Amino acid sequence: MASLLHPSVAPDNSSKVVELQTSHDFITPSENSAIKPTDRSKGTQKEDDGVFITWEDLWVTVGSGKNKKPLLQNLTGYAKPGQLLAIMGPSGCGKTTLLDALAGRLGSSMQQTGKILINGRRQALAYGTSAYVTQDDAMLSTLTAGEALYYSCQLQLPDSMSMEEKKERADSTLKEMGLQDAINTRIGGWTTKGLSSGQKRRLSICIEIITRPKLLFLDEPTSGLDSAASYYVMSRIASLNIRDGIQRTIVASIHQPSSEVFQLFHNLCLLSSGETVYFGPASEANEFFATNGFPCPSLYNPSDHFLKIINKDFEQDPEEGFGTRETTEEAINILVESYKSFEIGKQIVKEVEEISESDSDAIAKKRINAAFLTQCLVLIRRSSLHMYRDMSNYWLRLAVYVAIAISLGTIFYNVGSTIESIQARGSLLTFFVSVLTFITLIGGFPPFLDEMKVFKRERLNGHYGVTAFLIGNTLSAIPYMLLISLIPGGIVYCLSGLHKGLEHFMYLTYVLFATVMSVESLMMVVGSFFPNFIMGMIIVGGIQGVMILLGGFYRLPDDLPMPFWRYPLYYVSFHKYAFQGLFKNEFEGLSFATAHDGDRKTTSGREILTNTWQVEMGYSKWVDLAILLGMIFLYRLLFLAITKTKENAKPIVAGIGCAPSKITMTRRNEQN
Ligand SMILES: Nc1ncnc2c1ncn2[C@@H]1O[C@H](COP(=O)(O)OP(=O)(O)OP(=O)(O)O)[C@@H](O)[C@H]1O
Repeated sequence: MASLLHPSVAPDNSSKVVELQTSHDFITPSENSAIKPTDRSKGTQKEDDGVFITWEDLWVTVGSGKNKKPLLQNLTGYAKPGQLLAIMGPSGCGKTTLLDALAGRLGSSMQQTGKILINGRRQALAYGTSAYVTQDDAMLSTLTAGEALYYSCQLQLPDSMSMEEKKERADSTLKEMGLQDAINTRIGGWTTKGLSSGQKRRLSICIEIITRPKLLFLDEPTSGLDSAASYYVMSRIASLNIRDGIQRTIVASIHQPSSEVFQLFHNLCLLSSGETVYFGPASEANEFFATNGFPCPSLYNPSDHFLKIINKDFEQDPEEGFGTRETTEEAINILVESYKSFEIGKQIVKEVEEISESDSDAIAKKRINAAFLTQCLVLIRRSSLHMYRDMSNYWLRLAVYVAIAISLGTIFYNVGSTIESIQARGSLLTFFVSVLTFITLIGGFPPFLDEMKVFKRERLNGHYGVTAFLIGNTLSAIPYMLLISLIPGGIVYCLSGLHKGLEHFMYLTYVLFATVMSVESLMMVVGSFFPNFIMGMIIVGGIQGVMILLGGFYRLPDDLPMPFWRYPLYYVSFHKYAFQGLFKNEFEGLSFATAHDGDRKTTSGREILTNTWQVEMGYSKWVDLAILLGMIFLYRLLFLAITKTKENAKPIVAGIGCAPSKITMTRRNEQN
C-alpha cells in the first residue's frame, strides 16, 4: 500500500516509510519505532520487551434496559512498547472512556465487556503498574511546582537513589517541560492564583513521568498549551519511548495536534461516537480518508481535516460540505464501514490476536517506590507544610474557635459554685464540644476532600499505599489539632472559672482534641463513600446531630427511649464519652451550695453526677478519654479497610465485566 502523506505531515524521515506488507509491518514515521513485531514471536516475549496492551471487541455502556447507552462500541486495537498511540476524535467521542477502560479505571456506573490484555494476559492495571495523567490536575495548592515534584520524587523513586540523583531528576524533568521559571510558584487553587492551567498540566505530566513508567496514559496532555508548548511537551513525551534503552508504551488522547505534533504519533485511533473510524499507522490515515472520498485539502492540517469530517455535533455548512453529497452522519458511516473492510482494519485484528495469543509470562510489574517508612515521613512533612500554609483549614478554624471561646467565656464568666452554676457548667461544656465538632465539619470537610482528590490520583498511580497516607495524614494533623484545642480551651477555662487545677485544664484540652479528631476521622469514613462536598456535609452533619442529641445532656440517659436510642446508639455516640468525661472532670471533687427547706447546705459533685446528670460512675474520666481515642483509631481503621476493600474489589468486578462480549464468543464459536 502506498504511503500517501499530506505534504504538511510528511515527516523528515518519510523516506523510511515503506509499504505495508505483512501484519507486522506497521511502520511508524519516527526513529523511535525500533520495535519490530517479528522480534516478538509467539512465546518469546521477555520482560524487557515492555508492555503490550491489546483490546478486542471492547464495549462500554451506561444505564440498563431501554436506557442503555453505548459509549464505546466494538473497539479493537493495541499499543506497543516504543510507540506512541494517539487517540483522537471530536469532544465526547469516548477518548477518556477508552483510556479509563484501558487503565482499569472505569466508573462503577459503567459496564465493560470485551477483552483487554496486558502482554497477552488479563491483568489489573493501576497502583503502580502504569501511570495515568488524567484531565483534572489534583495537586496540593499550597506547594510550589518544585516542592510538589521533589516530594513526588521522594515518594516514588526508590531509596537506593540518592537525594542528589532524585533532585537532579526532578530539575531536569521540570526543565524538559519548560517549568524552570515556575519552580518557586505555588500551584494555587480556588483561594489563591498560582500556576496557569497549562503549567499545572505540565506539572502533572512531570509528576507521572518522573519514574519513567513503562506504560503511560495521558488524557489531553496539551490542553491549555499554545502550539509551540504543545509540540515541545509532546516531543518530550514521545522521546520517553526509548529513553535509557527501555521501550515504553504511551497512549495519549489529544484534541487538536498541529502537523508537527501529528508527525510524532506512530499509531492513530480515530473515534466518532464511540466507534472506530480509523486505527492504524498515523502516516496512513490521510490515504485512508482520501481513498474514501475525503482527501485532505492542500496546506491543511490533516488532524483538523479528520476531526471536521467526523464531528457530527455540528452540521456542515452546505456550501462548505465535503464538496460532495454526504452529511456528516453518512460520512462517518462510510468511514466506519470502510475501515472494517479495509486492509488495515483486518491487519489490526490479526495483530491484536497475535499479541493476545502469546503465552508470555511477562506481566506488567509494579515499580519499586520509596520504602514504607520513607513514604510515611515524606507524607508527614508534605502534609504538615500544606496545613501550615493553608489558611482556609486550621488557621481559619482556630480564629473561629477563639471567637467562640471568647463569647462563651464572657457569657459564662466566672460561673461560681452556686446551685445555678451546675446547669451553667453543663451547658457550657456540652455547647463548647458540640459547636467545635460542627465547625470542624464545616471548616475541615472541604480541605479534606481536596486532599482526598490528591490521594486518589496518587494512589491510583501507585505513588504510595493507603496505610502510609493514613499515617501521614494522622500524624501531621495532631499538632494542629492540639493547638486548636489548647488555645480556645484555655480561653474558656480561664474566663469561666471552671474546676481549678492543671490536670482539669489538660483533661478539657484532651477531650476537645479527641472530639475534633473523632469528627475528622468520621469525615474520612464518610468521605471514602461519598467524596462529594454537599453529600458528605449533609451525612456527617446528620450523624453528628444525632450523636449530640444522644450525648446524655439534651435528653438524660435514663429518659432515652429503649431499645434503639439507648442501646446501641447511645453507646456509639462519641459525644456521650466527651460529655461524661468532661462532667466527671468538672464536678468530681467540687461541692455546690444548695438550699433545702430554707437551710443552706452543700451537695457534692459526685451526687450531682449521679442524680442530676445520670453519669455512669463505675469507671474514671480517663476511661471515657481512652474510649474516645479508641474511636478515632477505629474510624481510621475503618477508612483503611474500606479503601483497601474497594481497591481489591475493583479488579474482581472489572474482571467479571471484562468477560468476552457476546460478539466475541459468537465469533469464536463460528470460527470453531
Ligand atoms: N456516566 C455517564 N452517563 C452517561 N453518559 C456518559 C457518562 N459518562 C460519559 N458519558 C458520555 O460518554 C461520552 C464519552 O465521554 P468521554 O469523556 O470519554 O469523551 P471525550 O472524547 O474524552 O470528550 P472530551 O474530549 O470532551 O474530553 C460523552 O458523550 C459523555 O457524555
